[in-house]
Amino acid sequence: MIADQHAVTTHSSKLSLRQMMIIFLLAIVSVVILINGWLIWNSWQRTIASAQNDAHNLSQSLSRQAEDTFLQVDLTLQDVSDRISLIGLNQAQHGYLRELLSSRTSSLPQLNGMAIYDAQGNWLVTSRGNIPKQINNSDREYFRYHLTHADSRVHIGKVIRSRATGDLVIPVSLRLNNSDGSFRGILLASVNLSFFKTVYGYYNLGRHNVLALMLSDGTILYVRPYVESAINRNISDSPLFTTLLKNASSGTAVYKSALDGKERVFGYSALQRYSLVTAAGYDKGQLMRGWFSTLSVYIALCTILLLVIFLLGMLVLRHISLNQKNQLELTAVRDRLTAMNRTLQTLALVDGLTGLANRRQFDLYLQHSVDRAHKLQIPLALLMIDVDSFKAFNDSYGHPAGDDCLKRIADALTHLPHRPDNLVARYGGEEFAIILPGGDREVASRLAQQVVEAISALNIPHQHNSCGQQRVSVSVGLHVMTQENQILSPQALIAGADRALYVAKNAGKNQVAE
Ligand SMILES: Nc1nc2c(ncn2[C@@H]2O[C@H](COP(=O)(O)OP(=O)(O)OP(=O)(O)O)[C@@H](O)[C@H]2O)c(=O)[nH]1
Repeated sequence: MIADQHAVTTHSSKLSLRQMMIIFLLAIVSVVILINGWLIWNSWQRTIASAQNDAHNLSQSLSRQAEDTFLQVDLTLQDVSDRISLIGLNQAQHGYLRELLSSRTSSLPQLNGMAIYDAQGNWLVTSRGNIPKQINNSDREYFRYHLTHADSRVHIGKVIRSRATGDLVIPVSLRLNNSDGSFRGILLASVNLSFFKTVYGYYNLGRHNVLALMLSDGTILYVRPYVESAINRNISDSPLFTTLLKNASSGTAVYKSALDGKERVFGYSALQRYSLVTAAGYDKGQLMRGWFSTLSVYIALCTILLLVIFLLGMLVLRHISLNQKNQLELTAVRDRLTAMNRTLQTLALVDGLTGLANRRQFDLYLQHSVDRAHKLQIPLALLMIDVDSFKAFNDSYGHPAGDDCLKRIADALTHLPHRPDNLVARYGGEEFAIILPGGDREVASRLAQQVVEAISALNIPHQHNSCGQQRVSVSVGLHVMTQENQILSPQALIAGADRALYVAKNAGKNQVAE
């Protein structure tokens, strides 16, 4: 029972060790995943932040470049306008003005050409000299603008196709006034779109990244990569115009591009002098691919680390399981050995046929009882009991019947009214003995008599019993060790009882003798 409890306790404590190991493993794996997840997430945030910074710088660089480009054109237009104010627009001045426009056009690489139109939109002078007949520009957006706006600032319009050269150009125009302030006409400088193509081409950009120059109303003037259908497209519904520019003239943000729906990291910047906006956008997908390719070795190493931890954990768990199994087997073996040992001890002290104490136990107990009787100065009695004519019983009824008879006699002896410390033993063969510690003559005689009567009362038929009755009987030899007749050894006590038994046999059996 105690061994079982021990086994259960050992088993449960091993189970908890296994559970602890699993929890420890899970904790390590979780911590590794969390730390690396955080590092990876952090690295991605830094990639985005760096892209935002780059995009912002790029948009500001584009903004400065655009500002320089249009400022040069602006100053040129202002200069020519001042001269026109001085010399007028008479036919006589056309030659001079043509030369002037021509020289200014050739000194600015961004210019496609310059032209002066009268108040009806008719061409007066162009930098190219020859004026195509019956061409009128009053239908142009910039013409209508200046007609209705009296301010003297340059106006940058949407991209148009030049009627003189057929090129795509950005019109930069200035209103010319008469001395009374009324509308006199327009001075126009057309900026080549191809100029921006060249300048924006200098930047080293990935395939899906964009650069754009736009009017502040959301009209695209130029975009890289160049797509003709995107020119003059209005993207005022993009977050850039609906929110961002309303809050700050420059900055960064991540949003879906209005052009192709791709999510990009944008930097944007509004020009200070002109109603223009520049933007640079890095494709988020491309950024992620680049980021991931630099991180893939790290991720692979982390995965290997996790696998190693997992495998080591499995190995330790297996080891623990094996240990548990071995421990349980050892406990089971120990329990079996303990049980076997107990059986062996029992077998060594108990008679196999009758279940009574055997000769070995009889000897040990007799020695112990003799010692105790000496020590406590108490009497000790011994009964030697022998079945009468048992050879004849075996011969008549067979050996198995003899065994059965011995068992019944043993049972009857056990069930006599004994003191608790009496010992009934099978002394050998058909001979039994009863040790009575503290038993005096009177007690021993009474028990001996009860033995004879009890066996007789079993009424086991025995036709050839030489005692005269035809049932099984026993003879009893009794010897008592008292204060008066000190017997010094177990052997002496046995010899005394044996002698008495001999007397009982000789006196006709089925009786008690002392
Ligand atoms: N069936 C059986 N017989 C046993 C056992 N042990 C001893 N015997 C027999 O007991 C008999 C004892 O015979 P004897 O010693 O000649 O004595 P007895 O025939 O009883 O004669 P008395 O003792 O003079 O009455 C022998 O035949 C033994 O074989 C046993 O365990 N079983």
